[in-house]
Amino acid sequence: MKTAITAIKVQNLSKTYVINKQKQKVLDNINLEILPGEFILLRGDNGSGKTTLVNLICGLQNPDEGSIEIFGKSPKDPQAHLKLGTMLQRAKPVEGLTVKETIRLFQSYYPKPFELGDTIERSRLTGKQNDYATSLAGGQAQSLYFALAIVGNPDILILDEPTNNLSVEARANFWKQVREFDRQGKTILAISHSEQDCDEIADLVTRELRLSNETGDVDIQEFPRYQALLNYCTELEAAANVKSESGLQGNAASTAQSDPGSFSLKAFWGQLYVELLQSFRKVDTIVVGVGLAIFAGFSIEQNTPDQFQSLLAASLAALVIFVCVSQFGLKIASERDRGWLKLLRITPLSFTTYVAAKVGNFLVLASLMTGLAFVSGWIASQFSETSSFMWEPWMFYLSFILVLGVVPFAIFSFSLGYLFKTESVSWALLALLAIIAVSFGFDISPLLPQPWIADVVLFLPTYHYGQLVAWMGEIELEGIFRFDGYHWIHILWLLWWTVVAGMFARWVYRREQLSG
Ligand SMILES: Nc1ncnc2c1ncn2[C@@H]1O[C@H](COP(=O)(O)OP(=O)(O)OP(=O)(O)O)[C@@H](O)[C@H]1O
Repeated sequence: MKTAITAIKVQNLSKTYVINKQKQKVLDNINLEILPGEFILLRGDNGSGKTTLVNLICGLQNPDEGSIEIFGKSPKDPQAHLKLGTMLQRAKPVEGLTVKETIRLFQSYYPKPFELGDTIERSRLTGKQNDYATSLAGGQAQSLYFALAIVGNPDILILDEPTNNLSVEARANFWKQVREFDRQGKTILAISHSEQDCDEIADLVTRELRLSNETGDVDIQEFPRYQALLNYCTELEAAANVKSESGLQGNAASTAQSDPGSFSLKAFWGQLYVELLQSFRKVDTIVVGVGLAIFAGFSIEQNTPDQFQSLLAASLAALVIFVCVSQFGLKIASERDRGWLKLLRITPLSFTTYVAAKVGNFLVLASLMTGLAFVSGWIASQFSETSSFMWEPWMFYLSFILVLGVVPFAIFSFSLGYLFKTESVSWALLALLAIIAVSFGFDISPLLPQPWIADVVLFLPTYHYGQLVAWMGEIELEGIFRFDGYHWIHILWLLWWTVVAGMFARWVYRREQLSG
């Protein structure tokens, strides 16, 4: 007996890896139809391909052959992500956020999430909600991952070795919560090596899948609950057919959900809020960014107004690029290393919303730094008899250029974080510091084997950004750096860079999805 109603449909699925320079078929022609409300226990020896199957179902990897559908949608379709809640094996929580803030962030990704209190209670994190997520003990961290998996009220719960690190009591509690989900008719796919777990959930399991290490094949064992569920689904399907034939089918438009693949304002605010929280909780950002901005402002006392204007504009431009890029690139690289980005990709958070929130964070930081520099310049002038600081229009224009001109760097550093590991991004940032210095007039031609290499700088966005700053800030650094008069070329060049950086970031983001 077969039914067309399926939660997860896997057809002729194969996946091959190159392991030790040899091709190895981890999954070979797997066929499987999981009914809504099923409880599947996925077992197999280490390396038999269980996590690979989960990654494929979540759309984190692409199959070599075959297809997967989540309620009729491809796992890459954002609509499918609304249905999935997943606990991954190797994902660590993000730094600088408490348990409550982390759960709130995930709430913002979904249209109808569970209440915060409800989620905390279900995942047994009461009393821990104000602790930093990274400070949780192993078992509590597992509870947080469980909270993140369920907060979107998903129809399908995927649990990859969820009871690792849990005490006997915590393990029993965990399965109690899962039991509650099972009662609500959710589809559950759980991986476990533990005999204790298998005993605990024996009465829930509808089918046990055992992946073979040698053949990449799957052995399926059915339990009585499966037959009952299959009968129920078949009856449901027959009733639905009668309904549609008699024209009683509901209006499809009324049940259609908004497309989570597009920009979501709710997710944008949620993401922007935590980005800002994380930035302000990073001591190095506060010390370097705020400290240097204030220092630049206070330099008015030692300079004439013209010198002050030039120095302030040049130092702020370099500072804004460096602090923002380091914040961005290093943060993404670290989130990627922790497996956090993988967890995000299973949610309905779209690329556009994610990047927009990151750029928003960037703009707020840059605005604060420029604002602080001017305010501290004004404060310094109040205590000085010689200084003649006055609020003038160039300050507004300069701030505008400083803040908006930095957007292509924000998007570019997003890609850096995706391409390199944390240590490599640090090296890339040092290189960036050198490029900024050269773009702002530091003469390196005596060090170069060919003098024309110095001209490459004319093609770099840092040079054009510097020129726009020189234009607005009226920079006149004697024989070093001054505006060349071609403001349109610099504006167009930066716009072009923004488009290129955006396309590059999108490619890097997608490439990461494919490599899993
Ligand atoms: N991205 C990858 N590139 C190359 N080989 C991989 C990759 N991911 C997994 N493998 C290999 O594929 C095989 C299956 O891995 P997978 O993690 O799916 O197994 P598993 O059944 O979940 O194992 P465990 O029980 O230890 O978690 C292993 O030999 C693993 O080393």
